[in-house]
Amino acid sequence: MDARDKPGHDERTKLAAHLMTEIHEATRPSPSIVPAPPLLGVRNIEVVYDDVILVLRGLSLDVPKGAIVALLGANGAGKSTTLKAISGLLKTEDGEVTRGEILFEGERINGIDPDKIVRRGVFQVMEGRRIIADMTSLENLKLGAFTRRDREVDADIDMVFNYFPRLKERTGLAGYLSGGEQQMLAIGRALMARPKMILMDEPSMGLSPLLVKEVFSIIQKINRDLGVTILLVEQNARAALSVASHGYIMEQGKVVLDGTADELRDNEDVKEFYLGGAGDQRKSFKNLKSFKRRKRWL
Ligand SMILES: Nc1ncnc2c1ncn2[C@@H]1O[C@H](COP(=O)(O)OP(=O)(O)OP(=O)(O)O)[C@@H](O)[C@H]1O
Repeated sequence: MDARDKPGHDERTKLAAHLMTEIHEATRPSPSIVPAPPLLGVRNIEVVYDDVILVLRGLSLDVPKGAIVALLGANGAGKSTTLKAISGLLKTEDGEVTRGEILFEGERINGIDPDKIVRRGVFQVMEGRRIIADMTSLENLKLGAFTRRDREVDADIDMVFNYFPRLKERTGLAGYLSGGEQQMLAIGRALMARPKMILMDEPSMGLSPLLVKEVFSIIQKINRDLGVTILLVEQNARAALSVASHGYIMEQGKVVLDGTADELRDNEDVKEFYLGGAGDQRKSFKNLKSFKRRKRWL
């Protein structure tokens, strides 16, 4: 008798076909678990100043669309250099990305002129509130819209004054604004470019704790209301991790640790080094006892 004539053959064949379909379905990548490409992807970049000074040594990071991501690290770790590599402003300081690539919306942007990067939607708010001191707030804001040709600039000025009402009241020259107001103006000017992403360099610098709180809550509001993605460089890890969803810790031109903001806040090394405790004794994140211990097992 042919095996196909045996009773139950059809059922077994159907079962096998059914199982194959299930295996196929189970192994096919489901759209919900395929990670979306990040808005910004920095891939293993090296940065050199003046052809000789190697500052970034293989730095990689991702910033998902709509997120606030913190980039933390001690003085000189290379945080500002990372932002300038992304915004293209490195060129103005004789710096160059000599290896790796920077992808924005999946397209390579390293090597492109800074004004073209602004047009693609990336705007850097420089450290130290680089506003134009002998112009008014309004004139500074209009300057932020230099790439735009639409008729909604006035409406956006109103929007910025809504976020920062005190800027509207201060009609004199921007150089006379307080430190906090100048920081607000610098952020407002970035908004005038209608950016998809803002690179913020130390918005807390030189501000009182109360003002830091105010500025960071506005940063969070801007991110939520306008969906602007933010890469936030900070020495004030506590303030940055209070608004970010994810953070990277840099040392000597590289990322040494990354995780969700909660993970970083709970991490003993981060607590010791960045969230108080280490005081002036802190020298290197890599020298912390638990980091070294863990490293041996990696
Ligand atoms: N234009 C430049 N030319 C040469 N070296 C530079 C230049 N800018 C920065 N560097 C060097 O690159 C290193 C990283 O500096 P960077 O400003 O990126 O660090 P940072 O982490 O932002 O520090 P900080 O918080 O102090 O600003 C430092 O050693 C600095 O001296």
